[in-house]
Amino acid sequence: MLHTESDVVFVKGLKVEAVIGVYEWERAITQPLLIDIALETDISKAAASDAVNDALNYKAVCDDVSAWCKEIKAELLEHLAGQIADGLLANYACQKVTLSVAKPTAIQQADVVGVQITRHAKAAEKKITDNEPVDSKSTDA
Ligand SMILES: Nc1nc2c(c(=O)[nH]1)N=C([C@H](O)[C@@H](O)CO)CN2
Repeated sequence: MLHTESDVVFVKGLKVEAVIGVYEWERAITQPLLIDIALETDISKAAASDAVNDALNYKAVCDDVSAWCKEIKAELLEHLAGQIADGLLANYACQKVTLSVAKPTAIQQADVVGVQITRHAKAAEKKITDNEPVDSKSTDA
């Protein structure tokens, strides 16, 4: 079957306790992080087979992302989000990752603060480029 739609495997509200923050006092404690992840991937093989081995396994994603947050001990949410996106694109069969990393206890007057980023797999970018003429002048000849 021709796959033209974009499928998504997602995780919402993943809770991780990790060292995060720019201030000295923040380096000595852990704080809660709330993470949402959307992985654009083709789910048609898993949909047909009903086998978890054919699926982008969201349990593995949660385990990896939790471990990376604890290891990285980032100062900025921006750095942590970038590292998580790179790790997901390198380790999972997905074309695009959108994720948000939030600190629900950082600002007393706010419910939650954080960052959201979208990153594309290099191979997907290359494929798009490959379909374009390398030099528009040479195609006219
Ligand atoms: N854009 C950002 N601003 C701030 C961050 C951050 O990670 N990204 N971090 C802090 C402090 O660590 C803050 O959470 C302490 O309350 C401040 N601003």
